[in-house]
Amino acid sequence: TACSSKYVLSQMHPMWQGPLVVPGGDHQSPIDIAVRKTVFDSELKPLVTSYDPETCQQIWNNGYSFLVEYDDTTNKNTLKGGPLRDEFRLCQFHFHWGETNDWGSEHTVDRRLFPAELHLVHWNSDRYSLFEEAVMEKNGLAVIGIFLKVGKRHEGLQKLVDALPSIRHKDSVVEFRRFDPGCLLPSNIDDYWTYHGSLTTPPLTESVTWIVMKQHIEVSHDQLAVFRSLLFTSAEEDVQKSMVNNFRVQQPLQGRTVRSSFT
Ligand SMILES: NS(=O)(=O)c1c(F)c(F)c(S(=O)(=O)CCO)c(N[C@H]2CCc3ccccc32)c1F
Ligand SMILES: [Zn+2]
Repeated sequence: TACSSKYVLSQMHPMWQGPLVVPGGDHQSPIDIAVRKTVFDSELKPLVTSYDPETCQQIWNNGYSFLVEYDDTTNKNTLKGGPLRDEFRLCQFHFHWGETNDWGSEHTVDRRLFPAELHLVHWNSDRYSLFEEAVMEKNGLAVIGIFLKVGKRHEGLQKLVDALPSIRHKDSVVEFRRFDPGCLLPSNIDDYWTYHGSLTTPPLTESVTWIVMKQHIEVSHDQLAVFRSLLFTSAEEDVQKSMVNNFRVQQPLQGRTVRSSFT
């Protein structure tokens, strides 16, 4: 699919903290969301998502995270509304997590870390014809961020957790069908924070409208433990490294304002 990011992976840093500050980049992600400094914007509309499970294609370990990729050659998985003027198309979703439940998210809320964070990556299909084009443009991407907390088992996530042992090593891919990403959204998607920032992995381009949900989703301790059974390394490498702590450190806000859709 257009959004399979093989070519991008070659730029990936094994340690993944990536460059701390991108040359000329002062609107980087992730950030800490200081709730008291957010500004309520009554113009922000509710988010409108429409996802088609039939367009789910594969799940793979790209040596940084595991991602579920969707066919984004047609307008079947759309995101609009919220802070967005255009219609965006889902290309993939992936997660970030820690080695323990004490940390793992990329964004923080009043410096509070969550054990993991889900990102649904969309590109502006009104203005561009390929993900690769949109990645380089200021209004090219929209990523929904959802915090994960450890609690009750997430029934919808289990189908994905059951597929992880088959992609333990870097560059392993398996077919993954009929997964509805909508089942991973929290019940309330009207309350969110939004700001302009960047990808948190190479190419770190400042092309992302971030939409971070206020409401988290819950997954069980055992489900999250399976994430940690993945490996950064490929089957051929003699030293296997657990895929954990695959998050970027918070970046300076640099005068940006984080808007909230709720008071
Ligand atoms: N936190 S994040 O939302 O910024 C983010 C990631 F954290 C992440 F890991 C990936 S990736 O595809 O697994 C690795 C590519 O760099 C992407 N993938 C994007 C970035 C570049 C690219 C190119 C083609 C398809 C998808 C992506 C990503 F947008
Ligand atoms: Zn991410």
